[in-house]
Amino acid sequence: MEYKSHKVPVKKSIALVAHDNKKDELISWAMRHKEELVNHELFATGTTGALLERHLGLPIHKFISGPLGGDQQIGALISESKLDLLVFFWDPFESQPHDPDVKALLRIAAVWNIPVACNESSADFVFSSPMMKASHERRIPDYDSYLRSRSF
Ligand SMILES: O=C(CO)COP(=O)(O)O
Repeated sequence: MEYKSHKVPVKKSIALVAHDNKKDELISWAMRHKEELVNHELFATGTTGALLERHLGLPIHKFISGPLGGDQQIGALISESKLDLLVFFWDPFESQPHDPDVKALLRIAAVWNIPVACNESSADFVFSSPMMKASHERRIPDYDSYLRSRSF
């Protein structure tokens, strides 16, 4: 696989997702980081987004609810390089009816090399990075060269 560089702007597109047992944690984390979140464009799966919008009073692009396809919608945006960061508080104690979608989302985030914060402390780490307030270059798979290499 060859790679190329993708410019991540100062104003980032951030996806916020939490499983039901983790929604309260995500809401209180987001309230603590509201001053930073306000600088970015926010996306979320349906229920998480509605709750965050209510508690934060910030506009959020809401996708379909996770079990109905929202994880896959977020994954699709990641593969189009339209999301820069994923904050996903997934539940380590309960399997989900849409576990294949959860796995697919985490996989596609790894493929496209976007930062993923899976819990409160990793999200704190990411948000305290100077990269949050700066543009930077991210290495991503070069799809054109991948396609060329597969032209049989
Ligand atoms: O299930 C989810 C992520 O896998 C989250 O979906 P909701 O935000 O709609 O609850």
